Amino acid sequence: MTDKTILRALRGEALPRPPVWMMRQAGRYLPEYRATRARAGDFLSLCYNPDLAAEVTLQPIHRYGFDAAILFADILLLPQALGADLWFETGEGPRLSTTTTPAALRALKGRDDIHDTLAPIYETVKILRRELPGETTLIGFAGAPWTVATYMIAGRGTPDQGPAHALKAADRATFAGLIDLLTEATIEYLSKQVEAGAEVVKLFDSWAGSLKGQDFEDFAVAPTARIITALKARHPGLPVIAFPREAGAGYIGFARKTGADCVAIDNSVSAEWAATHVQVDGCVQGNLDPRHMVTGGPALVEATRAVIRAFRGGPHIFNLGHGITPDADPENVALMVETIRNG
Ligand SMILES: Cc1c2[nH]c(c1CCC(=O)O)Cc1[nH]c(c(CCC(=O)O)c1C)Cc1[nH]c(c(CCC(=O)O)c1C)Cc1[nH]c(c(C)c1CCC(=O)O)C2
Repeated sequence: MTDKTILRALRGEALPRPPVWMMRQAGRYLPEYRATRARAGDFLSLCYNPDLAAEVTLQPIHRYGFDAAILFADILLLPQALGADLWFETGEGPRLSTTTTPAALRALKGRDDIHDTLAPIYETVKILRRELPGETTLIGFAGAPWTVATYMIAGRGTPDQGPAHALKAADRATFAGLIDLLTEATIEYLSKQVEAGAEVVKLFDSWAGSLKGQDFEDFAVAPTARIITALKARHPGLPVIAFPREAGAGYIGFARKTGADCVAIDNSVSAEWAATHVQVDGCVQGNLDPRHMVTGGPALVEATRAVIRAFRGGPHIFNLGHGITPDADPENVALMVETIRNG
């Protein structure tokens, strides 16, 4: 049995103080990240450069001593490995070639043909397992099929995932075929990350909240359950964190329905509500409002303590409700960590 605090929480232990890491902890709010990214040239070159990707993954660990490191990569590398074009428009976000027709779906590669493109990511994982402090847990990740599909269908981020909902209504077979391919490719991708040394994997379903009713069951719950079942069959005991962001009432029972060991909670629901309705089934992760990393002060300390208090009765990994933003102040992160560790 291992003593790493994150793994203990994932096994269902309530710890005297919660272990902590942050979504997007390696990112633009850190001057050392901006310097390494400039050396790499651009964001995608950084993702595909194992030495530099490992370097930025380690930066927040060295600065704050977080209990977990998350592999530095992106959820949109998988569509790229499947053959979609991917680029980032400065100041705007990702752009992809679109997959909205049966012909475009057929033109994508198969689930087993992704590893040439993704080999540098597995190399980053290997370097990290060598270089991380012994007490730090390494988290691998992928996007959940629905969220990745929303970008592949629209060719970019969208406020309401309109193009993906439209394809789901207009051409169910193509839509479902894309979800299936992504489900199968994600199993292969995460399996390789685990073989390379990832100790936990996390599925980011950032747009799960826009799936309602039966759609939520079919396209958020079912693909997640399929991925988790397949991964645990191949890697017995592998802990999985699921993040169906803004699922609201959909958070209730999500761990039971999918087999996830931990459900990450966004900050649109209160920690008290999540403790009552979600933590009853096991570990939860979250859910401090990321704005506190910008605004700081006594309100940050109070809100941090309130999250800890709400989740104190059960297994909890402290995190933000979503990624830290580029305008955050690194000093506020230090204050949050100190508050968690010293009360
Ligand atoms: C939707 C999504 C993406 N990527 C991701 C999600 C799901 C989580 C979420 O909801 O935020 C997940 C992600 N993206 C990144 C990581 C690395 C690990 C981490 O530190 O959390 C992870 C886990 C690095 C990144 N991914 C991106 C950056 C910023 C790139 C830069 O340095 O310019 C980082 C550090 C770029 C990215 N990547 C994506 C978008 C929409 C953008 C542009 C928006 C932005 O710039 O923040 C797609």
